[in-house]
Amino acid sequence: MIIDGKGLSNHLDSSMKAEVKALHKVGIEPKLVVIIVGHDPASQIYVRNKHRKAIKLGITSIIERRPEDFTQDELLALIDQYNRDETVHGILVQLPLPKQIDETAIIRAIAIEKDVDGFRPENVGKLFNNSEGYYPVSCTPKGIMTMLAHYQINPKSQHAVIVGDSNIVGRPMGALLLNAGATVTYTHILTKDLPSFTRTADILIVATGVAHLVKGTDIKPGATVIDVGMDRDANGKLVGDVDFDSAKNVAGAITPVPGGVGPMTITSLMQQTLELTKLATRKTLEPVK
Ligand SMILES: NC(=O)C1=CN([C@@H]2O[C@H](COP(=O)(O)OP(=O)(O)OC[C@H]3O[C@@H](n4cnc5c(N)ncnc54)[C@H](OP(=O)(O)O)[C@@H]3O)[C@@H](O)[C@H]2O)C=CC1
Ligand SMILES: Nc1nc(=O)c2c([nH]1)NC[C@@H]1CN(c3ccc(C(=O)N[C@@H](CCC(=O)O)C(=O)O)cc3)C=[N+]21
Ligand SMILES: [Mg+2]
Repeated sequence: MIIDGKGLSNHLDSSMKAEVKALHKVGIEPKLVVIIVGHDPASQIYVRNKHRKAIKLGITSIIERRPEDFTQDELLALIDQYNRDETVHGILVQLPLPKQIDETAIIRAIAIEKDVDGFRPENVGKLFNNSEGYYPVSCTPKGIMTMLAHYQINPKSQHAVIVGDSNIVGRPMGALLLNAGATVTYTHILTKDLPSFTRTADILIVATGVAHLVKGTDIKPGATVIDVGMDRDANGKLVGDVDFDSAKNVAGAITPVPGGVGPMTITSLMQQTLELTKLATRKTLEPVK
C-alpha cells in the first residue's frame, strides 16, 4: 500500500477552511510569518508549498527572505518585531540557518505563544514528558502521526525504529511514538550495523538527508516505512532516504517522495497556526454573557 500524504493533506483542507472562515467572521485573521535566511534547498520547497496552502485555506502568510550573510542580531531584531506584532499568531524560522547564526538562541527568541514549530525547550519538554493539554509539536512528526492514525496503523506495542536524530524530526518522532505506546529504538550516525536495527522495525521512520540510505533488503516484510528525506539523486531528481523501488515490494505500507510526508508537514503547520490563533484570541472568542 502506498500512503497518500498529499491526498490526505488535501482531504483535511475543507475542515480547516471552514474554521478559518468562522474566525474571519468574528474579525480574527490567522497570520503566520515565515523567515528564511539563505538558500537551503529543502527550505525553499517548504516555503513555496506552505505559502500556497495558506492561501488556499485563507490563512495570511508573510514570507521574509534574507540573504545568506544576514547577521544574528539582524535576525533577532526581525523576530522581536513580529513578537510584538499582535496581528501575528505564528513565527517560523526556517532551519538550518547559516553558520554565523546560533540556532538555539534564535529558537529561544521566538515568543512562546507564537512557537508554531514547537521547537522551544518548554514545548519540547512537554512532549518528552507526555504532558496533558495543548502545546505545539514539531510539524513533521505530528503530520506522520496524523497519517498513521488515518491509515489505522496503531503504534501501540509495535517496534518503531527511528533513523536520524535531528531535533526537527528524529527525536520528537520517537517521543510521539513512545507516547502512543510504541517500543522505540533511536539510531544515528554512530549506530553500528544500521540494517540489523531497521530489519526489526514494524514502523520504520527514516530522516537523515542521505538519498536511498535504506533499501528493500533493510526492511522487515510487511513493515510500515515512512520516508522523510528530501534529497536529490545523481540526475537532480527529488528522492527520499528510502530506495522506493526496492522497498515498495517489501513494505506493507510506504510513503512516496514527493507526495508523502511533505504535504502532511504543511497540514500540521496550518493546524498549529489555527490552534495558536485561537489561544491568542480566546477572549474574543468567548461568548458575551
Ligand atoms: N518532508 C518533510 O516534511 C521534511 C523533510 N526533511 C528532510 O529530511 C531529511 C532529514 O532532515 P533533518 O532531520 O532535518 O536533517 P538533519 O541533517 O538535521 O538530521 C539528520 C540526522 O541523521 C543523521 N544521519 C546522517 N547519516 C546517517 C546515517 N547514515 N545513519 C544514521 N543517521 C544518519 C545525522 O547525523 P549527523 O548530525 O551526525 O550528521 C543527523 O542527526 C532531509 O533530507 C530533509 O530535507 C526535513 C524536515 C521535514
Ligand atoms: N523551522 C523549520 N521547520 C520545518 O518543518 C522545516 C524547516 N525548518 N526546514 C526545512 C525542513 C524541510 N521541510 C519540508 C516540508 C514540506 C516539504 C514539501 O512540501 N514536500 C513536498 C514536495 C513536493 C514538491 O516537489 O513541490 C512533498 O514531499 O510532496 C518539504 C520539506 C520542513 N522543514
Ligand atoms: Mg546535525
